[in-house]
Amino acid sequence: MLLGCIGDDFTGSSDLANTLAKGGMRTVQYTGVPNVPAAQDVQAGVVALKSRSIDPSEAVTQSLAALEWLRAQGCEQIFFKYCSTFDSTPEGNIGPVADALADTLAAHKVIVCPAFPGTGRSIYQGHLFVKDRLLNESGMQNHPLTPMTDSDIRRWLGLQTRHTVGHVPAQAVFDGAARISEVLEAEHEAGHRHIVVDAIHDSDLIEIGKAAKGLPLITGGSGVALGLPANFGCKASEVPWQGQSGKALALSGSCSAATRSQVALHAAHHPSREIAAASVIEGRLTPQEVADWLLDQSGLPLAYSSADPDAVAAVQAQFGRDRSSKALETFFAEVARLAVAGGATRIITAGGETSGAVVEGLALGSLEIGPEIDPGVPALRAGSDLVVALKSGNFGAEDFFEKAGRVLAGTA
Ligand SMILES: Nc1ncnc2c1ncn2[C@@H]1O[C@H](COP(=O)(O)OP(=O)(O)OP(=O)(O)O)[C@@H](O)[C@H]1O
Ligand SMILES: O=C(O)[C@@H](O)C(=O)CO
Repeated sequence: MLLGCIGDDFTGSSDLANTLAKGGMRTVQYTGVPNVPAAQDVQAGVVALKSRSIDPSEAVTQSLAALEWLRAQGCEQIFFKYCSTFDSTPEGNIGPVADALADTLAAHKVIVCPAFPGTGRSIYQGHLFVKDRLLNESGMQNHPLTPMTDSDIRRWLGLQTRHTVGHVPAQAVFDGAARISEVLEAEHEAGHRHIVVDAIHDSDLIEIGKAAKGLPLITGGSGVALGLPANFGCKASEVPWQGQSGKALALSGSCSAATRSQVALHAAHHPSREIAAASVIEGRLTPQEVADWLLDQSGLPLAYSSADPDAVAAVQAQFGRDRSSKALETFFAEVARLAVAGGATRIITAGGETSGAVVEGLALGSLEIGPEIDPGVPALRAGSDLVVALKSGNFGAEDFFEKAGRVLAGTA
């Protein structure tokens, strides 16, 4: 293995794996830290953790375990993947995990670059934008778990790390890899360990990638991985994919605006069933009932609990946030398990936490990376007759579900 990656959630890990596979690296995503060695031909391994919103010390422990396994596979460079909207609180988890990885790897000049221009995330003057809005005015300031109330990534990371945070400004990035390396070195000499690097275009990320050659640790969104495959002699290529026939279904527990419009469009043309959160939490609806319904439908049926912010707030006020989230995640995981046991072969999930629960519920060990469905979302092969797509809440075009069904089937 050449490049070892640690992702702080499951959909984000598949986003990174997608970028590396498109760049020509033979890439595998692992669910948690494997207890067996990787296959010899894997060039990039992504260990997917569910560590974004857990206790920081537990996130550090899990990330160090992933690091140990990746180093045992011979990795030459480590990539720590977090969200392109830098989802974290002032207490962590990005800073504590980056500190621990940097210490273990004796890494300095640690690049911090959440930019992902393909989905509208850019960094300018150290500030993160989502399309034309500063991060803290983009809606992310209201995120239920990690409200992002400051778009200055230097300042936000500064609250989380033991080290000072440097900066490579856009002007240096526009001048190319040699200049980026010079500024990284100058920031290192000035005593900064983590260094936020501006990036607006994919071409900036390619130059940052070149400047990252040989650095032990890189951190960021999937965008900054665009330039890495070339450092290992890999060339962009079509990702091989054997489509999967058979029963397809979609499950959505994501309540993001993007997912809600995808759900609305899909529901207008396909069998769709809304799952009322209260009936799940109070045990009035069973996973078996929903799995049976999904298996009985033709085409690409969808079961969703996706609801608007007011409805979610009302459920959380009545039952508590953790209880409602946990109940719905467990429910979707069990629906997926029963549906696969009943013959489903193509599963599409929406929402990071929801997808993580489903992947764990299905006990999927390693996932082979297939072609991209929409930016940041690849098709994944989970077994000889099971393929999945895990969509981050904010990702995907309006017709995502239909498109995912086609790509998974190999008929796109
Ligand atoms: N109707 C609902 N009422 C209350 N909570 C809900 C409802 N539907 C889903 N949830 C919970 O909201 C959370 C949604 O998080 P999830 O990570 O799955 O989606 P997301 O936040 O849109 O995606 P991402 O993390 O990729 O941005 C889950 O814990 C889910 O169980
Ligand atoms: O970087 C992103 O935005 C995604 O890969 C992700 O991590 C969303 O949860």
